[in-house]
Amino acid sequence: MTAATPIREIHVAVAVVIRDGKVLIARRPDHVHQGGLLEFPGGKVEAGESVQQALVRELAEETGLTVPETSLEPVIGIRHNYGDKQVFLDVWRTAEAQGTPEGREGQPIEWLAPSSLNDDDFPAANRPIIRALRLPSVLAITGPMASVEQGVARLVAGLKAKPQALVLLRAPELEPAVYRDLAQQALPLCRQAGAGVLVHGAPERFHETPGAAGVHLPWREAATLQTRPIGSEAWLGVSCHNAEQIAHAQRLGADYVTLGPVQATATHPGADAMGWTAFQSLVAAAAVPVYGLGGLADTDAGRARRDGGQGAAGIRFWWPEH
Ligand SMILES: Nc1nc2c([nH]c(=O)n2[C@H]2C[C@H](O)[C@@H](COP(=O)(O)OP(=O)(O)OP(=O)(O)O)O2)c(=O)[nH]1
Repeated sequence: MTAATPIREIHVAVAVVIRDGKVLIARRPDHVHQGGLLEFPGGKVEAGESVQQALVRELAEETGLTVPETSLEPVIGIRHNYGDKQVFLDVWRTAEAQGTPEGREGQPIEWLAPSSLNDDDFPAANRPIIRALRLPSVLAITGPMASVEQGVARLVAGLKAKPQALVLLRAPELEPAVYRDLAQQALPLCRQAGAGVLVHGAPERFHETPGAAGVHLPWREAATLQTRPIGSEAWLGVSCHNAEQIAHAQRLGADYVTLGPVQATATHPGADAMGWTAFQSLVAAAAVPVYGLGGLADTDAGRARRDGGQGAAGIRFWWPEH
């Protein structure tokens, strides 16, 4: 018997075309790999072609859209083994496609809101892409608070000065019962300000906070779990610091991870910063949206995205200290 030949990885250029807040979706023909499922337009990168050239070509061939190469921004890269095929989905977004799209290969196409995309309608490898499109590029984390009252006041002032889409309500200094009180007060205030709330700590914090958008597990909590502790309708985030932890978070079915410290931080002065180069290579190996964390401002979200990440997470850029 001969040893099994390793399957060659196929480099696939995947285009997220955005217009008026909606994204262009096609249906794969029944007879092809992963046939009958929905997909983002795209196809294999040909020999001698850059991924950007492949995206421009595939969009023209499949939809008739014209896309300036310079408008393409990286979203996420995903390695996935389908068993019969190993793919690297190299996902890029553009909001500058010109023309009216048509299914040039006979495939139905339509514009859909990212919030309406269902995992089960797409090939399995697409799950992190859908997460990446729904998650914001900035994850705002709450900072120090001496009491619930002070925490709520800082939250309201912080959101007023800098509106946020998603707030991670982190207050490890509070006892669980006090934290529950904070979460119950924070939830309606954040909703009013247009922000979703992720509770922080053990999965029980999520179960006792109806209306929370999800839960963020510190690494020490995630390390004790073998399966996803909450349903798929809420966000599951995990704090990670290296490749092994990211792999574990992926096995748990995390929707995103934070990775850091990217830079030296005042809150964790003893921790060694990994720097952007290590951040980039850890992100390249991850199949989950990754926020950079540690010494970053919201203005670092662009840098993190260029390195393949989801964006930047942090405290100091928005949390009022006084
Ligand atoms: N285009 C696209 N392909 C995807 C997505 N998700 C996903 O797993 N894939 C997989 C399915 C296929 O194995 C591979 C893309 O190959 P393809 O068959 O569409 O590529 P192509 O257009 O160059 O095909 P062909 O000319 O060789 O027939 O990537 C997605 O969202 N869009």
